[in-house]
Amino acid sequence: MKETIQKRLSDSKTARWTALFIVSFTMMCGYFLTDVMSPLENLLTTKGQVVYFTDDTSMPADSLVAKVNYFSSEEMLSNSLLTVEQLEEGSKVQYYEMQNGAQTQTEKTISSVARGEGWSSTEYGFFSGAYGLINVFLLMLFFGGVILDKMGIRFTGMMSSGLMFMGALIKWYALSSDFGDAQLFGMDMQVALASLGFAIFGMGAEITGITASKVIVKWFAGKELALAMGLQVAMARIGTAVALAVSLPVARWMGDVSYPVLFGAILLCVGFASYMIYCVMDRKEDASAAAVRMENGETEEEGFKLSDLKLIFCSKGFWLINLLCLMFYAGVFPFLKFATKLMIYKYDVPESFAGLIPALLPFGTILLTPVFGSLYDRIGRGATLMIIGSVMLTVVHVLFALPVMNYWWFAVIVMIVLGIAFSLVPSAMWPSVPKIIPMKQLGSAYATIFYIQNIGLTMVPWLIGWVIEHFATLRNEAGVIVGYDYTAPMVIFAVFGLCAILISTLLRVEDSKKHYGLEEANMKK
Ligand SMILES: NCCCC[C@H](N)C(=O)NCC(=O)O
Repeated sequence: MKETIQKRLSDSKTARWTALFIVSFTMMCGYFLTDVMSPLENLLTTKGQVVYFTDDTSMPADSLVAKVNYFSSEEMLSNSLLTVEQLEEGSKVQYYEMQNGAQTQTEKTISSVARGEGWSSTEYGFFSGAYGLINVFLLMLFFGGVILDKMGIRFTGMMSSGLMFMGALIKWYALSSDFGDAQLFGMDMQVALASLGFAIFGMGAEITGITASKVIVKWFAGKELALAMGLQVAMARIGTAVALAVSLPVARWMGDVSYPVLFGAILLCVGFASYMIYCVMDRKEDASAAAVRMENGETEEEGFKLSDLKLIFCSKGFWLINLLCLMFYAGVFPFLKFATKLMIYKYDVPESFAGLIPALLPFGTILLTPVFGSLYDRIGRGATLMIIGSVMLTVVHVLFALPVMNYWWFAVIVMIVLGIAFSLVPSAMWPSVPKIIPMKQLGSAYATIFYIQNIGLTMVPWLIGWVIEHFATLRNEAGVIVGYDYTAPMVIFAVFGLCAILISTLLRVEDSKKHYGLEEANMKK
């Protein structure tokens, strides 16, 4: 038997883990920018200045000034201590309030003041969903997959990470500018431009996502594939977690919502540069693979043909993965966009800490996704893991929908359970795709899955933003918003979970018929 002396670069552990780290870093920068606006929903949907106090409460500047001026004009407060000009860090504020028919005096110290943008919930929902706009309506994700299979990993990755950077810059420009009453596409200019930037960014982020998946399969097939995919997702979640945790403090500190986005754009520039380094490794891997093939007298695998797409589209297992991905992710990523405000209004968490509870979700997944990935590599049970994760997702949303247990610690526990669900399904679902679809159509396969998923990532925030504005917003007789009732939006999220349970069960049945090997270990002994 002929012995192979030549080795592929990917046979070196150091090389393949380095390649994984670089590509995952670029992805992580993208995930940071994706969720950097989520904790700012309350600020974006408040008009004018928002005043934050040292006791972690906040108030729109208008209502604060009204409180002070009202009582001072009634001469109940002889010398009002606040004027509009004094809304600055360190200022002391005193005002009287009527509580249960009694007058109470309140004294607070301002910790920071930030500019709210006065968007409506519907506008915020539209902006959040704009991420998938170009992907879905211009079919760019689908074409992105074809570009990936035709043009290769290096070209596509450079193009997509460049698009992410460009989109982030447009978004930053929109948020840092004051367009007055100007309109674009029949919308407020700032909302429209920020959404356009987010849509361009989203196109880049999703194409980078499919490219990263193909990179991992290229370097890790037959090795630690699920662990590698789990680690890539874990690094991406670091980006999400940091975005959720630091975005509001940065915006408050700098006094403007655009600064966290600027920080994200700088990160993306570094991500773009690191992908260039990966391209050098990718070239070497291709050269070593060609040398191995030559030594073994093998010919290069036939390239991708458009007609190959038929094979993908005729697979029932593939469609089930698509639908599962749509439903499961519709219950998670869009939920994160609204979760910070949910914490403020349902669980009475001070705004300064409210982003930290949703941030627990990606933080939990950082550890658990590689753990479950490695479990799948070694013992299999992929389809079962997906069913368990879907059941947990549904239970979580039902618990959030219940009008009882409105305590912050309860929200923390439920969020941790969601974190476990959000580790189980991705760690089993993404490495299952190469068991159903061959390598040369993998770019198109991941692109199709991401495409269908993006329909949910786009439309669900639109739907939820609209539902919040029309069915969840509580107003007083004067029409002023006094709170939110999150039952209706959370029931919608629970329905996505129910669909995910049904689909993952069907996938398991299909696997037992077609023997995809979803319940088998990935690592070859
Ligand atoms: N908030 C980022 C959305 C990324 C969606 C992407 N298509 C995806 O599904 N990535 C895998 C994951 O589990 O994050």
